[in-house]
Amino acid sequence: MKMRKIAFIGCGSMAEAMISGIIANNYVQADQITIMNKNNHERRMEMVDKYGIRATTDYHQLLQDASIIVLAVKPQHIFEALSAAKPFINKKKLILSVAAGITTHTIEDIIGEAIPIVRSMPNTSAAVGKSATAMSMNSHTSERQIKTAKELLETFGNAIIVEEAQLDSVTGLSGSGPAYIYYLVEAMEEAAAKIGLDQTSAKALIVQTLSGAAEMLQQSPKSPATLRKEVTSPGGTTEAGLQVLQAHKVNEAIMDCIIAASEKSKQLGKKLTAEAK
Ligand SMILES: NC(=O)c1ccc[n+]([C@@H]2O[C@H](COP(=O)([O-])OP(=O)(O)OC[C@H]3O[C@@H](n4cnc5c(N)ncnc54)[C@H](OP(=O)(O)O)[C@@H]3O)[C@@H](O)[C@H]2O)c1
Ligand code: PRO
Repeated sequence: MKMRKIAFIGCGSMAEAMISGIIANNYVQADQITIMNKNNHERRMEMVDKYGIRATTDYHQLLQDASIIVLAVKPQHIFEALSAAKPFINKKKLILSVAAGITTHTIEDIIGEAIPIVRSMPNTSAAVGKSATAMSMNSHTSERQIKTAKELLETFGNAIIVEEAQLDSVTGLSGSGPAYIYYLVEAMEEAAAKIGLDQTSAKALIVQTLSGAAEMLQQSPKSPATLRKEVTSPGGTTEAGLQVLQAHKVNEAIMDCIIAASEKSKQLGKKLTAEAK
């Protein structure tokens, strides 16, 4: 177990997913984590009760002993939060941002100092230790700090290192990715009800189908297209279903969806860069 202290600026859904993974893996003791948010006292208390972590509303108290500062506020609140935190940030502390679209350069500009920053994009499956996370870092981050950040991110899933320029694409693909899957499941559940399956049976069948397909994709050397063809008997049921997906151009819709999300990530970054100037 590490002795370092971790401060969370922002304690919403992404922070909670990360904290639950960090604690479940004994990366640090719960009382080595301190959270802060803006207004929501009840939320802070809920997190303290649930995880045994600490909470504060005071930046000095939050940051004085922290060696890792996790930035987990929405992109539009980054400027406000960092401006308030700035007097307590120095180059010995590692900033680990999860904010969509916000570049390490923008964070450095707001702080006004050359400080180590890791920018990452996890997803909410961190809550069950299954986040698909990508990370990159600025040039002030040491090898030891990169290792620390990767270790921390790996307490709640997989973490890979990418070029920072790729992080907007990662955001559109895997950061937002769980939502696309849940959207699909919502539609599958609605369809199941329409064709006469009860909710409990339908949910069990859908979840196992998803988890089995994910396992096949992981374990089998075959491509997704080959695996799809193996399910699709000529003239059979799958073919009938897939024809409808093709007629609705679902493939194009999914591609457009991921491109739109990654473009939005770029725009969020540009908007804040303009505001920070
Ligand atoms: N959710 C995801 O799937 C996901 C995945 C990857 C990355 N992210 C990134 O994670 C970040 C947080 O997203 P989220 O979904 O966790 O948002 P969220 O649930 O809305 O949480 C945001 C948190 O930030 C706090 N906050 C707002 N302004 C603040 C300030 N000035 N100082 C301190 N705390 C402040 C809020 O506190 P109050 O409630 O008191 O206002 C709240 O605790 C975003 O940048 C997002 O891009 C999210
Ligand atoms: N959730 C955040 C958003 O929707 C970032 C990736 C997933 O902006």
